Amino acid sequence: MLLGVIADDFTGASDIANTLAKGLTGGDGLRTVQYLGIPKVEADPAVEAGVIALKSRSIAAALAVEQSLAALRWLLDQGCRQVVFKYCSTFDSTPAGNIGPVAEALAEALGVRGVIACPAFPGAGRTVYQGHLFVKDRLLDESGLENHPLNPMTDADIRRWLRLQTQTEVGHVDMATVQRGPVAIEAALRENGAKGRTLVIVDAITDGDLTAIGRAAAGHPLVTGGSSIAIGLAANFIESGLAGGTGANAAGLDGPEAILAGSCSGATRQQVEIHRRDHPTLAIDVAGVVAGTVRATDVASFLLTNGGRAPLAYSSGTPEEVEALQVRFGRERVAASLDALFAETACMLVAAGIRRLVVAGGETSGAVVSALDLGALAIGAEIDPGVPVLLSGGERPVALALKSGNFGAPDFFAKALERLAGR
Ligand SMILES: Nc1ncnc2c1ncn2[C@@H]1O[C@H](COP(=O)(O)OP(=O)(O)OP(=O)(O)O)[C@@H](O)[C@H]1O
Ligand SMILES: O=C(O)[C@@H](O)C(=O)CO
Repeated sequence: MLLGVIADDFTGASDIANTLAKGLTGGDGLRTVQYLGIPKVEADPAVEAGVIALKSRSIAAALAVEQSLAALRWLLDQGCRQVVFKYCSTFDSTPAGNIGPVAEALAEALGVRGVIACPAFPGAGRTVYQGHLFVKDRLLDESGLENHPLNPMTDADIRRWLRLQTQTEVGHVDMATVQRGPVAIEAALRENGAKGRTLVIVDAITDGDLTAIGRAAAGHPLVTGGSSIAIGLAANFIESGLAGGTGANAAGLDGPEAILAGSCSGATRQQVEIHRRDHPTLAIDVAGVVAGTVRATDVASFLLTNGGRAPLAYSSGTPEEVEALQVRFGRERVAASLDALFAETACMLVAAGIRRLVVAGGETSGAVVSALDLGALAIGAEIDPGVPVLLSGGERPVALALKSGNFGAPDFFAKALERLAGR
């Protein structure tokens, strides 16, 4: 294994696995596998890039650090020369963590400073300019992300936001420097490192900027960012002759299907609305879930009864609905109840023969996929930017799409089921 990724959630992991498998042109990436948690065994020697999906975005910072360092040790044991810490392209975190503490701990373990921190993902409309993060034409804190149920993002100046989480000062490489190319970027990173700054926010607006940043990162043991920070990394290994460049190769899989949505993002709510028009849908009564009157069997039986018609069960609510439930029951309790419900439902579905499963939301996907215990996932075709087809191994393989909350076109759910079937 040449390149290892530590991703702080499951959808984010498949997002960057997709980037690494695609490479620069779509068909010249690394042979990539996504692991659900830290594997207990050694990697298949044919794997060039291994992506470890943790569920560490919204847990206590100390625990996120511990898990990330354990993931780092496993990746280094597999021979990785470069490690990427993947976090959300909307920099999802609270002032109490976890991006800063995890990135600083990884940097210390690898003995590096002046480490790239760049969440930009231009393909999904996330860009960084003058240290500020934009979602399409809005600053982060006016983009809807200020209402996120777990990580409300209330400051678009990610240098300032990150500094709340770090021990050392946060540096910045501005757009003018990025546009001068890899040599200038690398020099600016070194200068920041020499000043004692562990993490350096790097501006990026286009895939071209990210390719240049990726070139500058060749030889850096640690890189941090959103999935697009990996755009140029596969090419570095392929051009140096270390990697073969085989790219995404998992085929689709037909069979019974279901869709689960726990994300409350604007994009997911729109996708739910579109799907509701001509497919069977179940709006999960979240208060009932917390109170224990709505159970996984109710959700699973709805989905199984409606098999063959792309059925969807969702908890997705408006910011007002989310807030009301959180005030009534407490944020953690709502999240834990829903995680448990989705996890149990997914296990029932797969046991009953579901072979194509679409899940919306990072936390929700983490809960589902951890419960399913699927082992390593191969990477297939891209459904929409940042969301590939994933295929588990074993005797009864499952094809999955794990959609980050804000990703995907309005017709994502129906399209994803088609792509999972290889159509
Ligand atoms: N109706 C609801 N009311 C309150 N909380 C909810 C409701 N539905 C879902 N949630 C909670 O909202 C959170 C959604 O997080 P999740 O990561 O799944 O989606 P997301 O944040 O949109 O996706 P991503 O992390 O990929 O951007 C979960 O913790 C879930 O339990
Ligand atoms: O970077 C993103 O936006 C996604 O991969 C993600 O991490 C959302 O959970």
